[in-house]
Amino acid sequence: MQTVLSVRGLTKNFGRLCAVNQLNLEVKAGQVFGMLGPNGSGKTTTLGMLMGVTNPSAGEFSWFGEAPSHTIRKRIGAVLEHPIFYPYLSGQKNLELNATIKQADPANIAKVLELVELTARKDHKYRTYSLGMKQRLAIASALVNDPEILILDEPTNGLDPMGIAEIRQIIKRIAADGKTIILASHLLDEVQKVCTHYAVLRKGQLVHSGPVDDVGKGEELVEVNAYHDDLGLILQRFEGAKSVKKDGANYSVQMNEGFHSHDLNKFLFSNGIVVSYLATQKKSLEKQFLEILSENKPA
Ligand SMILES: Nc1ncnc2c1ncn2[C@@H]1O[C@H](COP(=O)(O)OP(=O)(O)OP(=O)(O)O)[C@@H](O)[C@H]1O
Repeated sequence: MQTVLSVRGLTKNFGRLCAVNQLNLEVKAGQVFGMLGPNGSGKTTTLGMLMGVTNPSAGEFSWFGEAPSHTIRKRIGAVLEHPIFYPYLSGQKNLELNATIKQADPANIAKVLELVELTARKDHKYRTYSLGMKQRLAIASALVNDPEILILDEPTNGLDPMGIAEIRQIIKRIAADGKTIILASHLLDEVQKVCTHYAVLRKGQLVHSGPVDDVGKGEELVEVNAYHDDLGLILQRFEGAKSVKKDGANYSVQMNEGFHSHDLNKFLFSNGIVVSYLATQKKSLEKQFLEILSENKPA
């Protein structure tokens, strides 16, 4: 897969504060790459440098194997902060202005309005739009010149659950269209739902990066219950159990590597127990994220 972004030793100091510290990253074509990190960990500063808005103090990065340039940046659409639209103009007119500035094909306007589900409201004035609609128009504007990459900084900030779900669907649609997406977010559940890869920043340093699919791999937590008084005792004898805990009405079995829920089910059945409940709990990205951050506490 083609590398679209390669970052080497990228650093940004604001006076004595090191906001981004020796960052290395690779993003490949077609990935939806989530940048995670607590407040102030350097996500926005990193995206600002990648878009040429903030000057790096040290390090370098390349887009499509080339040094950043005005021409290369035309292949990247970004929604970094609240974009400026004219409140008294319609969504359509605002996009027409944007398309002219970016020398985009005007035929793209209808397509991007459709993509962000604003076609029905395109002739309404921007100032009448809800926050979710404003954010969707910003995404449409970033896509109007059909860039190969889309960068989004906290795209669901301030939105209600419905607005968040809408943006999630739009991001999935844009990714399905073959674009590479890089997004910074606080919402771990969101990242787990839409991203293929993620990186975790802490105090400007990269502390983890990998595929979202790997989250929770290698260890299974199985919740089980049965109408049997000795279930807890029998579970203790299961060779695949690392630990067994009573968790509310159910038992929580932390499995040894290589053992799965069906092994547990078979074991219980061979001991005359028919389960009434059996569920594998995959570790959430949130849990993984908190573990990564606690493992990387500064000395
Ligand atoms: N222009 C600036 N001048 C001085 N310090 C800055 C500037 N911009 C950012 N910082 C500092 O750099 C650090 C990283 O900030 P940044 O906004 O990149 O983090 P973030 O991960 O995007 O945070 P959030 O999740 O809160 O948006 C913070 O300590 C911030 O206060």
